[in-house]
Order: sequence, then C-alpha cells, then structure tokens
Amino acid sequence: MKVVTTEFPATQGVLLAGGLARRMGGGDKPMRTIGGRTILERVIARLKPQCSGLILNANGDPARFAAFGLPVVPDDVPGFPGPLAGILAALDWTAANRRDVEWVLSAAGDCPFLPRDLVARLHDARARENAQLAVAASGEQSHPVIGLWRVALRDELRHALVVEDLRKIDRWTARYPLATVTWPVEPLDPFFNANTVEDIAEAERLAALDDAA
Ligand SMILES: Nc1nc2c(ncn2[C@@H]2O[C@H](COP(=O)(O)OP(=O)(O)OP(=O)(O)O)[C@@H](O)[C@H]2O)c(=O)[nH]1
Repeated sequence: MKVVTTEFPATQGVLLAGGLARRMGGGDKPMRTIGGRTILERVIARLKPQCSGLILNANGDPARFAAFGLPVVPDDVPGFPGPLAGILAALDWTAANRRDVEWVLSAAGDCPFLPRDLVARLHDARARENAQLAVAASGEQSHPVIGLWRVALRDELRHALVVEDLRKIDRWTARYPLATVTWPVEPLDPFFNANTVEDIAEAERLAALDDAA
C-alpha cells in the first residue's frame, strides 16, 4: 500500500456528517455499509494516517457514533443549513482543544474512497501558491466541502454565517486566494459520494476496486 511521507503541518481532520441525507430518504449516510464496512469506517481508515486527530461533525444524539471512538462535535450555529456550519464547528473545536494546530481538513463523511495523499497534496498546493484555502477536485468537478481551512479564519467565517447568512460554500472560497488540487477519476473517482439508494450499488462495485488496490 502506498504511504505518503511528505511533511506538512499538523492538521485536524473533521468528517462532516451533519447533513439530512434527503435524497436517500434520511438517516446517517456514513452509517451505510458498503463492501462489508460502514462508509464511516472507510473514511476514518483513509484519513487517520493523514491527520493528527479526527473529529466527527454531527447533530442529534452523539451516542449513535460511540463505536467509532471519535469526539462528536455538533454545529455551533444550530439549524444553519449546509456544511459551512460543520466546518465552523470544527475550527472552533480545534482552537479550543488543539491550540498548536493551525489547519483543519474537512471531508464529507459519505466519501469512502478519499485519496491517500489528500492532505499532503492540499498542503503542498496552498503553500506553493501562497493560498489561504485549498480544495479538492476530480476531473472537471470541484469538491469544496473537501478542503484545508485555516483555524485563524474562524471569526470571519462566523461573521459570514451569522451576520451575512452566507450559505453557499463557493461564495466563501471565492473570498480568499484558493488553491485547487485535481485528482484523476480513473480507475475510480476518489470523491465519489453516495447520495441516493442507487448510488449504494455503484459504491459496492467501487469498494471492490478500492479494496483490491
Ligand atoms: N454540519 C452540517 N453538515 C452538512 C449539512 N448539510 C450537508 N452537510 C454535509 O456536507 C456534505 C455534503 O452534503 P450533501 O450530500 O450535499 O447533503 P446531505 O444532507 O448529506 O444529503 P442531501 O440531503 O441528500 O442533500 C456531507 O458530508 C454532509 O454531511 C448541514 O446542514 N450541517
């Protein structure tokens, strides 16, 4: 298995699981099983070696995630729609609990095949391009929910949410010098995410490919 050795600053990972999964009929998408393991197990296994710690952003009763052994951090702007609220919660948690850590990596909790060099390449790009933020893309598709965020920007992000009611993540990333790193979509898109019940069947097929790699 390929191990990434590039050095980069300590990075706190947050797995975003605060969505309502409406296209799948509700429930916790990351708790769906593909290829014999939950999506969340797969995300954790992929990111643990890349991050200095992981937290899970989810609302409601945290006990349902107890088996994963991660701190569960709810949105701190309750009811604010969209992933920016989860990212803000992670920046606040990191500022309070990991004072030496300046960067947070956010990842959708429903992306089971994340790249093994995700954090290294995002850091490399944002350092090289002197960017404040870095986000992932695959093929022609940008995935701004999967990105590197400076903890120091949390007050500006809170202002954007609470005062400006800024809901679209693209409008947030447009404010700063942004680095984008693109991964290939073959043999599988590392940012494939399961949104519908039909996607679960495709995820099973891709899980077999991923497990064999
Ligand atoms: N904290 C938080 N995270 C969210 C919210 N909405 C979406 N997310 C997260 O953002 C990522 C992308 O979410 P989507 O797939 O677009 O939305 P979803 O709610 O999971 O699914 P749909 O309801 O079917 O759109 C996932 O990791 C979600 O958990 C939210 O309101 N709060």
